[in-house]
This record gives sequence, C-alpha cells and structure tokens, in this order.
Amino acid sequence: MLQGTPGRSTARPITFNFYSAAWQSSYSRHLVVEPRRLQSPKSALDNRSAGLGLSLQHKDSPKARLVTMAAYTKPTEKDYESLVLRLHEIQAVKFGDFKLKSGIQSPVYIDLRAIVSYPDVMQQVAATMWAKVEGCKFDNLCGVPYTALPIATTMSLEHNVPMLMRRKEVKDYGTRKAIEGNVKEGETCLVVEDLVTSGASVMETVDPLKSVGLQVKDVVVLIDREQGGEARLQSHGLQLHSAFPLSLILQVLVSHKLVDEALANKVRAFIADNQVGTQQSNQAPAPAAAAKPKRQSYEQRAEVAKNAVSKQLLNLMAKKKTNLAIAADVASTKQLLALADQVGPHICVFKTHVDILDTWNAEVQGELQSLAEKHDFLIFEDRKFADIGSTVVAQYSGGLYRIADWAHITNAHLVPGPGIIQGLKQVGLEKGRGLLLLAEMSSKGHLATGSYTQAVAAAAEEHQDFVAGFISQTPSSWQPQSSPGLIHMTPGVQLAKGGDNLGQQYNTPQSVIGGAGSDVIIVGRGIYGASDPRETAQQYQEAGWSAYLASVSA
Ligand SMILES: O=c1ccn([C@@H]2O[C@H](COP(=O)(O)O)[C@@H](O)[C@H]2O)c(=O)[nH]1
Repeated sequence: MLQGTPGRSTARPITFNFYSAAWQSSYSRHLVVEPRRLQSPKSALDNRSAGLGLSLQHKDSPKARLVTMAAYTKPTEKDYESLVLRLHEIQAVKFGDFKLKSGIQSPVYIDLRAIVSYPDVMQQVAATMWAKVEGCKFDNLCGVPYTALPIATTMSLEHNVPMLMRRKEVKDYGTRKAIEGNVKEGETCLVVEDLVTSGASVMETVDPLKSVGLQVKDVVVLIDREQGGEARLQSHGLQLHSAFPLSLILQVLVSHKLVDEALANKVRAFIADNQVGTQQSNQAPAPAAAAKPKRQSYEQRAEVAKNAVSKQLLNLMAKKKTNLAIAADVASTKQLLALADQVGPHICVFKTHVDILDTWNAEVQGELQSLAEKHDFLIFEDRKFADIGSTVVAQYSGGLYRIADWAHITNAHLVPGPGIIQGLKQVGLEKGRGLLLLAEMSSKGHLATGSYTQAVAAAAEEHQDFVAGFISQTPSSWQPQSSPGLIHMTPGVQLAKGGDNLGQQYNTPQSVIGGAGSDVIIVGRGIYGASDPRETAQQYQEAGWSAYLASVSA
C-alpha cells in the first residue's frame, strides 16, 4: 500500500494498491505522489483503459525530474497535439536548412533518437502508436533497430505482448541468429518503427522476420515523412499505420504559430519533389556527401551494353524481375541439380564452383544446361582464373570441366595483367561468353582495393566486347558512370548483416543494391542452407528487386 501525500499544488491525498513493494519502499519516502487524469483509482491498475497515471516528484528538489507511470489510456485529439508540440520542443522535429546524407538540402529534419532521454515522451509515443494498431491482430512485436527498440519495449511491457529483437549485425560465433527471442513459426509479428521515409529500413527487419517463419502484415510508425514509403510497403503486402504523417505535424505546428505558413509550404514542396523513385533521400546529415544520381533501368542499360552476355542478362533481369544469383556451393551433383530446379524461377544467375562437386560429366553438364533453358537463367562458373594468358586459354577451354562449353559467364583476377583477359577472350568471345573481373572481394582484409580496383575498372572499359562487368562490393564509390553496360555482381549477401568465422562479410540486399549501387546480389548459404530454399530464394528475390526499383529513375 502506498500512501500519497499532497503535492505542491493540486494533488489530493490518495491511497490505492501499488503493485511493487520495492517501489513503495524506495520511493514513498522521497516522492510526492499526484493523481493524473484520475477516473477510477481502484480499478485503474487492472483496467488499462481506465486512465490512471501517477506523477512522482522528488520532495526535496522542485526541479527534480518528474517520473510518470501512466497506465495505458487511449490518446485523445488533445494528446496527439500535445505530443507533436513536445516533439518539437525537444527538437526531435526541426526546421531550417539541413544537408542530408544524400547531399540534398532539406528544410525539415527529424531525429527521434533523443526521445530515450524523455520518459514522458517515450510513454506518449508508445501509447499513441499502440492506439493506431489496437484493432490489428499480432502475437509479437519487433522494433527496427535502434531508435524504435525502446518504443517496442515500452509497448511490450505496457500491453504484455512478447517482443522479438532483430540483430543489426549477426555475430560470426554462437547461434548466429538474426532474430532473438522465442520465435514460434507461423505467428504474426507487428513491426515498430520510429520514422518511415522509403520503407527500406522497415524491410530490413521484415525480411529476417519472415525468413524465420513469422508472418508480418502490419507496421506501425510514429512519423511518416510521406515520401512514398507507405506505397512501397504496401507493394510488399504490408499495411503502414502511422501516428503522424508529416503533413499533420506541420498543421499542428502552424496552428500553434511555431512554424509559419511559408516554411510549411517549403516543406510540403520538398516532400512532393522528393518522393521515393524520383530522387534519393536520406535522414542522417553528412555535410560532405554529394547527391546520388538515380540509376538507369536494366532495360535502358541493356540497350547500350557492348557485351552479348551483359545485354542478355540485363534483359533477362528486367523480364523475370529478379536480380538474384544463387551461389550453389553444394557438394553433390544431385543436390546441385535439385537446387537449380527449385530456385530456378527466382534467379537470374546460377553460380557454380564445379570443382566442389562429387561428379562432373557431359550428362550433368547437359542437365544443368536444360534447367538453365527451362527456368531462363545464366550459368556462372566462379573459376576465378588468375594465371598468364596462355595457361588460362587451356584451363578455360579444356581439362576435365571444359568451362567455356557450358558457362555463360566466368571470372578472373587481374593480378597477372591484361594478358589474362586476352587469353580468356580468345576462347570465349566466339562462343558468346562474358567475363567478370574481380574488382573487390567480400572477405575481411582482402587486398583488392584502391589503385588495384581502379586498374580493374580501366581494363573492363577497354575490353567491353568480352568483359560483362565486375565482382564488386562498393561500385558506386569507384565506377565511372560512363559504362552502364557493365554489370556489378556482389557476393556476401544475407538478410541481416554479419559474417562467418573465416572472414566472409555479409551485407543486406537493400544496402548492396540501394546503398552500394550494385546490380546483382549473390547469395549462397543464406538460400541453400535454409529449410526451404525455394521460399527463401523468393524472399531474396523480392528484397533485391524492391531495392532496385527504389534506386532507378521513374
Ligand atoms: O569476393 C567474393 C567473391 C566470390 N565469393 C563467392 O560467393 C559465394 C558466397 O557464398 P555465401 O555462402 O553467400 O557466403 C561463394 O561461392 C564464394 O566463393 C565471395 O563470397 N566473395
């Protein structure tokens, strides 16, 4: 039992059941207890909609922080308004002239990271967001790291809904799980986010949740910048519930004369001009960054591609709506062919390491080629040639594997110099084959950087009749825009960032296609190691394709 004492002004003494003895003993000696929006003190702690809250204030210091412990109350219009004002007051929503990470100047800047320092704001945010999804059915909730994690935690504790956590980085030791918590396959999960612009970061949480067998249908966000994120999430079957569209925030601030009409119109114009799919937008300010130009579509690039294979691949990707390549690093030929048939409808490229296989002969080669025709994908033998010209001629055309006979694409390091390209071209050009040059690698500490990568870019430019593109990691940081016909394929991709214990490093489809500017994601263990490779390939296909759509010009 906690006995309240009169506060400095309006509080009346009140006695009621308190659920924590620890709180009673540690706080009752020091705190003044005030009832807040009191309706029914007896039932309030049992009935969360009754609306009881406590304000706890330090007795000896009038300026001491107020600790509120409000049970959930459905917010009223006034509450919505007061939350907007409070967000403005704590500078979570700012107006002025801000340079975004993309280099674009923005008249509005939203940064909700600081709300952790204001428990009253955190509580109102959680209550407001909860009210938006009260009618939805979900078994769990999961916040998008990091800002939305405490919001999700508050909702979880307040409403007794189990929470799951997505790791931003998957460790390369231990369980290597992307989703932490008690996952029950088939259950539904609400995704909680603080701010939506394009919806890309929401998808980075939705994809791993789905890959562990959860269903995701609803996403709740505090602020929607109204730049196209809602439509994009809808295209993935997700319903966005936003507490505050940016236009509503503007309306409230204008009505309180905190923002003048001219500035509000400037913000509205900025939002209209910066819809996802017309220009790159980003929240984090980074003064030095330059604006990222939109990329050409795969079809547009196919028209200017100088190599037969890159032309074919760009057209195939556009037609099949997939930029997914599978790295089929399985040991048995039987598994290889079964995998090709399973994931065939979702991929543009089937990548092999033929020297891993237990069997290779003309029959297996023929079966793989038939599957490539059946499902319309190209075969890429990841041979990584690295010898002098005359040796690679023999290795590519002959030996046990006769790679040039069946692989549409192969690849090479440029360590030996341009002679390696000339040698491979001598064999492959007349067969209509294409070569990828390894410009960068995915493994920790690799040496393909700086001037080496630049030299690879220059060699590819020079041999565009045979060079189809690159194996790369960060193409937009070094590839000149002058050769849109060259394709970038990126290995080291999984639905969550992480790595293995031998130096492999993983990035997500969104960061590889949208952020780094690559064209094709190469996924191995993330797909063939999954319990249902077909379904998982489909998830990667969707993730890669939506990242592509968001990065091309309208
Ligand atoms: O820099 C490189 C070049 C090639 N690879 C190859 O890609 C796959 C990746 O497989 P995961 O299971 O998805 O890690 C594999 O065949 C590598 O040989 C690469 O990872 N990095």
